[in-house]
Amino acid sequence: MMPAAETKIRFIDRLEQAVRRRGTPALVGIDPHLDLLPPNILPAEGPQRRLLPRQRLAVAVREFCAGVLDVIGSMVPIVKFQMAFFEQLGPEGMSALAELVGHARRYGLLVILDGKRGDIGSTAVAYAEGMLGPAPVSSWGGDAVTVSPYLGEDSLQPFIETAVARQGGVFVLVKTSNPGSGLFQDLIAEGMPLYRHVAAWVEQQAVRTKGRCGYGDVGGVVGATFHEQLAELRQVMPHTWFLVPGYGTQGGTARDVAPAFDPTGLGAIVNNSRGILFAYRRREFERFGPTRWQEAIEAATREMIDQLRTDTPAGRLTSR
Ligand SMILES: O=c1ccn([C@@H]2O[C@H](COP(=O)(O)O)[C@@H](O)[C@H]2O)c(=O)[nH]1
Repeated sequence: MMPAAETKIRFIDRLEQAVRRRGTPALVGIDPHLDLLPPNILPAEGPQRRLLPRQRLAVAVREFCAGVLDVIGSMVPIVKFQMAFFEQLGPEGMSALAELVGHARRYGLLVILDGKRGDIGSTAVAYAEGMLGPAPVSSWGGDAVTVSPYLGEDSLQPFIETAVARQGGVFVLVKTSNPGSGLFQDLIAEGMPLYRHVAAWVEQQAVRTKGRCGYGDVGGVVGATFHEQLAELRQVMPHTWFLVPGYGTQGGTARDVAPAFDPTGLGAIVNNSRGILFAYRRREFERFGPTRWQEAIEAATREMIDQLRTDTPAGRLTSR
């Protein structure tokens, strides 16, 4: 008997469906800052924590992140693991990351691996193999990755080819949220800021990898902290889904990110890492105290979902 044909749904269509299903574009960033972990997860204080054995730190990170996923697993469509926080813990950290990706999947969450890779093409192939889905070598099994465009087209194509072949996605840095992003990204070349050149290339790739929802598997990272550029880029990148970091701790608000969406409320996912994971440290949620950090996470996630619903076109996702 012939095996049943496997249904392959592109990353971007899976993302669009997940956002609709959960009714929100909120994305929780899994950034386990050692210094900010609650005291019942890691008792030592401040810099002393870094003197603890790596194994102990990795156990704490794993326990904390699993606890985060248990709270937000059914509230949002997607999470983003910041790989740096796991890589800093060496092999123990990487093994925690692998387990946590599996944990996220059990909640039906899509997973972005935020590693901001960028290297010559032959090395990019190895990065892409490792980060995106099943491979003959060890694989992290992410649904999408972040990449830097600085090395040019041949450094990006391996990610795009691997992603498309494996129903994955690629988010290219276009205009980043950090205060210093203008130093290179805003430089004028041929009459246009550099980020607009990157935007034009990313939009072409989005068109080339377009799914049924009208957006492409190739997306762009655009910071919430530069809302004028966000609005400008939405206009010139109509097929590009945006990953928008900089919400919350970096100062971006729901009003700032509103221009990232199309009129139906699609086209962007908005990341919040510290503002959610360490909500127990925020004045608004101090009533929970350090031990009830999971309740603080739930309240902060609910707050973000509500703010996006009220102040952005994402409110239309639930009124269908
Ligand atoms: O332009 C960029 C690109 C990536 N990031 C990443 O997003 C999170 C933001 O964390 P917060 O705690 O919500 O500030 C973090 O992983 C960054 O590496 C970004 O901030 N800006």
